[in-house]
Amino acid sequence: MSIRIIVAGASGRMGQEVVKMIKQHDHLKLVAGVSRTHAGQDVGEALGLAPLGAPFYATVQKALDEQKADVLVDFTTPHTVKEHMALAIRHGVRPVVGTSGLSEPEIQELSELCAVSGVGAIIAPNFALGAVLMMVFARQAAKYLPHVEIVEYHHDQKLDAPSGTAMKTAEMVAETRTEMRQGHPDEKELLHGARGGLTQGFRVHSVRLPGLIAHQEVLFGGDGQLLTIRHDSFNRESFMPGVKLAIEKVMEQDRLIYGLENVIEFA
Ligand SMILES: NC(=O)C1=CN([C@@H]2O[C@H](COP(=O)(O)OP(=O)(O)OC[C@H]3O[C@@H](n4cnc5c(N)ncnc54)[C@H](OP(=O)(O)O)[C@@H]3O)[C@@H](O)[C@H]2O)C=CC1
Ligand SMILES: O=C(O)C1=N[C@H](C(=O)O)C[C@H](O)C1
Repeated sequence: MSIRIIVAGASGRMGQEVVKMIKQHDHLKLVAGVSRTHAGQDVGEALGLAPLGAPFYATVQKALDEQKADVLVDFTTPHTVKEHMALAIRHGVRPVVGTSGLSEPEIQELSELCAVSGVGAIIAPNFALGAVLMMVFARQAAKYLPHVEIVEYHHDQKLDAPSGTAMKTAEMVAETRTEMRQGHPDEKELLHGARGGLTQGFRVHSVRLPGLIAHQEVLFGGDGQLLTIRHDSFNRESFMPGVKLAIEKVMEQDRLIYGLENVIEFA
């Protein structure tokens, strides 16, 4: 039996890669895409591929009403993702979400909705397996090197700052880092924003430039030493093994999982 999938944001940078990835695997089946600009067209034809026999709908609601699906993959916008997830859960369709920008209270609310409905969901701030390892290694390092700052670099079309990956990394670092005040107590910011954003007691810096895709450094400073944990995504195919894994794993879940590190076996 193949896993029936609706892709919201299938016309976007990530959504198009997801469609191509699904096409390559016999156990995955695209049943619909969601796009406001391509509604009514075949997903494959609209994306310049061979016809796929899966229509584009203008809204997630319409796609869920018209097609039987097991999984909703969402790569849309920070403004729409929460509503898309809630709609899917209420339809008994499991969300696999890469869209960034969900707040902690929103994730908590969605988690409760999953628990009440017994529907599994996966939110992964980053599907690149190397980025997941970067976050896990940063959590380990913070126990020993609590002076930390995060610098993330993305393409200049990104809507949110800091990135979902940076926020998740900060949360994971805070799990092992002893709470402490960093830097000079009398430090003065002469240019607003020069020291980045403060979260979990340390700083996050966001760079946006054309040419970049998705990159992050977690810097740990100590007396006479610096540990840098860096990950680079040089293309969007780098996220696809993680998206495929999440689609497979969400079929076994009956609750919301936040972070791919929670479904990967680390020996
Ligand atoms: N977790 C991860 O590993 C990764 C996460 N991301 C995240 O995924 C998200 C998408 O990124 P990316 O693909 O680059 O973005 P794009 O802008 O390329 O694609 C977003 C798509 O969402 C659709 N969309 C926009 N507004 C709406 C709306 N109101 N309702 C429904 N659909 C809408 C658009 O399609 P249309 O206009 O046709 O409706 C568009 O094609 C971002 O939040 C990004 O941070 C990105 C890379 C990796
Ligand atoms: O917008 C992007 O491109 C990315 N967004 C995600 C994030 O906010 O962390 C994941 C990856 O960094 C690419």
